[in-house]
Amino acid sequence: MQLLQNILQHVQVLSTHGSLEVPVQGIVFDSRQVREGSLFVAVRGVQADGHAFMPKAEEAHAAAIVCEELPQELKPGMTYVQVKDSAEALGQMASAFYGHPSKKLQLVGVTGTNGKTTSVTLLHKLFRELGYHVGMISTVQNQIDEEVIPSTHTTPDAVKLNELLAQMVKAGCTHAFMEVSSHAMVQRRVAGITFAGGVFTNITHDHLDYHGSFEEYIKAKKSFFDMLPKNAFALVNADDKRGPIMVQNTKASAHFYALRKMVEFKGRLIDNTIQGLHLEVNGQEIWAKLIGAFNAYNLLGAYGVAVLLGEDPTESLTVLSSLSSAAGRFDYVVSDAQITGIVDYAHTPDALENVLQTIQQIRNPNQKVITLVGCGGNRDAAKRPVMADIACRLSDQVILTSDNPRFEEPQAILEDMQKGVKPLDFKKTLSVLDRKEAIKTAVMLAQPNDIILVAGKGHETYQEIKGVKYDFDDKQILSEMFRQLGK
Ligand SMILES: CC(=O)N[C@H]1[C@@H](OP(=O)(O)OP(=O)(O)OC[C@H]2O[C@@H](n3ccc(=O)[nH]c3=O)[C@H](O)[C@@H]2O)O[C@H](CO)[C@@H](O)[C@@H]1O[C@H](C)C(=O)N[C@@H](C)C(=O)N[C@H](CCC(=O)O)C(=O)O
Ligand SMILES: Nc1ncnc2c1ncn2[C@@H]1O[C@H](COP(=O)(O)OP(=O)(O)OP(=O)(O)O)[C@@H](O)[C@H]1O
Ligand SMILES: N[C@H](CCC[C@H](N)C(=O)O)C(=O)O
Ligand SMILES: [Mg+2]
Repeated sequence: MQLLQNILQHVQVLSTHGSLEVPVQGIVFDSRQVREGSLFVAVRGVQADGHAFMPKAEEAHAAAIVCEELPQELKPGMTYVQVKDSAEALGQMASAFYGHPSKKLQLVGVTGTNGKTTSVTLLHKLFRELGYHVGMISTVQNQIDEEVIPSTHTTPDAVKLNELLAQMVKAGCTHAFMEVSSHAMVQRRVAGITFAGGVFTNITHDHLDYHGSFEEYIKAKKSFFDMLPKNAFALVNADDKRGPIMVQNTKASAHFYALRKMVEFKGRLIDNTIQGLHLEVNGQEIWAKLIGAFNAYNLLGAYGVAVLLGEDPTESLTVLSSLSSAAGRFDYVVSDAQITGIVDYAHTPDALENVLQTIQQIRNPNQKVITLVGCGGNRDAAKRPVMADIACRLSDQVILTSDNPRFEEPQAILEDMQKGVKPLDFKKTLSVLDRKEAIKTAVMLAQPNDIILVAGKGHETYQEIKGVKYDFDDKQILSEMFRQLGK
């Protein structure tokens, strides 16, 4: 419990009506969750405008309402606070309500199109090995040391985020590593959060449906570095064309990592095999367990963070070299017939291209590559034909299928993908709408020693169709098909 006036400290308030000394039991931004004593914040969303639900919050006996526009009639006895930006205010108030937990941790945020989950997972494992109590907030799961807290978003909403950070502080964590998505930046989910550092992995095609254009998507990522404080670090992949833009206006100190440029954290890829990566990092050679050239970037970024947080470079590198990746990232099973099945969360053109390039680099010339891929519904439709084309270009056989159709027609998504298949590739491409049938088909087509890539869903254990999440686990189904078909 906190008094309203105490949590308004950093909020840009335009007007107040009623007492600010009301006790607040909790902060909510969904009228359906208002309980007696809740503070209801009216936020404008994509589907709806929270302001329309202020009467519901009044009926449910909210303690007070924070909004950008006051209702026409103010309810007697109720407190209203008019603010400039409700989403920003929500973040500031959530931080104050939970005692500013981000200030009590060394909190590092990772942003970029691909590599966020892998990076925070590596950092969490590294700092655990170095002996700290560590928190993690990621797409796959949130963690406090080894305790797993299920995750619903890549970056949780402001209230959930501060609640999680407060739990970490309470558990004695000194460090926390979190993913910062572009949606979170636009929706101000991290407003009021104090970061010790920020990392930029890369930016390529994704989420154009939400941001409208690539320029707007870049701006959303850059806004994270614009909000970092002066004493924080901004660690940027200098090989990405947009790396320098990210730190153009930051107050934080800029640092760079790269494989192709001479920078502070400099890596060199010596070899890339199914056993892992042979790398040189700032003059030291390591054999890392992670597979795929793109993981050289994730390792370098994690190394840079460790050094910038004051850890010993050699010890950090040694630990990093022993770490495995996050669930569903180049996760592979080898069947009895020596067919290699790879499950990977590649759901963007760049990720798919990188994973397939890696497979091309590590395979023997006699191993055929069969790629199974689908695209999510109610997400960027422009990437669909591009991903189908990449799959065809880098595979011997392609099976186009469904991912999470959400509220779209699976057949329509498939047809968007088919538009990317060039006439010369028609004969190597099959379309099997049912994802389980598609996996079965891939296994039936595979000969001993072949490679099957099942892309797009990685760690996900469900398939989301019309608002219902049905059990679905690519890796489990793949193993089941190997057994069922005697492969
Ligand atoms: C597009 C998007 O990001 N939507 C997020 C957004 O919902 P919204 O803007 O649609 O909300 P809305 O339905 O318009 O409602 C507006 C306001 O009215 C309120 N409301 C609504 C109904 C009601 O009866 N009463 C009420 O008070 C809502 O609580 C909300 O505050 O705010 C919600 C609360 O924080 C999020 O749960 C929701 O995430 C949806 C479920 C989602 O799928 N988001 C994805 C795209 C996302 O955020 N992904 C990124 C990762 C991307 C990546 O890394 O590749 C992530 O960080 O997870
Ligand atoms: N540094 C990287 N550069 C390019 N591709 C990568 C990189 N790291 C991972 N990938 C590819 O992208 C996929 C997603 O990786 P990861 O889950 O780490 O990214 P993410 O940024 O967390 O994604 P999301 O935005 O969906 O949460 C991986 O399965 C792999 O195919
Ligand atoms: N964080 C990503 C996940 C995409 C995963 C893919 N399986 C899909 O459903 O499109 C998003 O929300 O766009
Ligand atoms: Mg992620």
